[in-house]
Amino acid sequence: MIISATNVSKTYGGLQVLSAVNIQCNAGDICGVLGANGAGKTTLFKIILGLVKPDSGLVSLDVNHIKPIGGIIEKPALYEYLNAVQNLKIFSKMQGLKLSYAELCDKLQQVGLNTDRRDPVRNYSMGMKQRLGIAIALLNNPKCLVLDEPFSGLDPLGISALRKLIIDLAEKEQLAILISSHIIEELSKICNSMYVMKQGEIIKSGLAQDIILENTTSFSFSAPNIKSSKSLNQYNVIFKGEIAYVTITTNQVPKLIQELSEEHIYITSCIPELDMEKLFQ
Ligand SMILES: Nc1ncnc2c1ncn2[C@@H]1O[C@H](COP(=O)(O)OP(=O)(O)OP(=O)(O)O)[C@@H](O)[C@H]1O
Repeated sequence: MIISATNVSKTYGGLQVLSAVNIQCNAGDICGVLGANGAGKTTLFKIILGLVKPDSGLVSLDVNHIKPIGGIIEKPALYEYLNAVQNLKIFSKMQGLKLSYAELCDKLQQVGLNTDRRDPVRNYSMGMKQRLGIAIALLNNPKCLVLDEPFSGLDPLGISALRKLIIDLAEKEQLAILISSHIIEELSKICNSMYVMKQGEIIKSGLAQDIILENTTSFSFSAPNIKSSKSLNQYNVIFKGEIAYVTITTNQVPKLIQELSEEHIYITSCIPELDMEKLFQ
């Protein structure tokens, strides 16, 4: 296990922000930490990055590397009046690195940023700033990456581009990546494993897919003639155009699909609808 936090607890002025939190993330894994505002995600990530000291518990980064971990907390801290290469240069100097211009451009390329752009980063979109933040976090090639709410403020295209970059970093560079979010859809599309946090405690953990399926109490089924179904009458169902929202558990799905197909209703998509109340129970 590369990143391992064991029994980490933290209080701020009498407020218990983290209670005996255990989290692990391996090389090549993307682990999501899901929690509502104030659940303690940022505090946990600050502790893992060594920016805040826990009251008790242990964080270990099992990697023999000059810079084991890099990360972004809340949003990337950039010198807004400097351009991207100048930002990378300053941050690399702070880390005692002497990177050539070509090496700095390589870092920009790695995160999909244009190497020719020379205007200040204050002109950059939020997505470009996130990418530059990741390039800075990747200086000195860490083995672990911690990204706190990396998708916040991005449009759907920006989210999908950043998602691809993060997946590439895990798969090609074999980084252990921890990501926080309060939006499950963001995490479910990218994470192998997931931790659900509530009021400073991990209340659920496991494979992302299992957590989603275990906390799904309805599915949406699409088919052109779905409204004509008789078998759907036995369920609690709401129709919207060619979609039927059916209250059903995951293990009832194959039977329903079979029944629909016997009625010559052929499903074109079947999407789990998460029950957020159940997830955070
Ligand atoms: N430096 C601090 N001093 C006092 N309280 C703090 C401090 N940092 C965080 N807290 C409190 O700890 C709790 C958890 O905050 P944290 O930022 O870790 O949550 P979060 O899950 O990241 O929330 P969000 O999704 O809103 O960013 C909150 O009640 C917050 O007010």
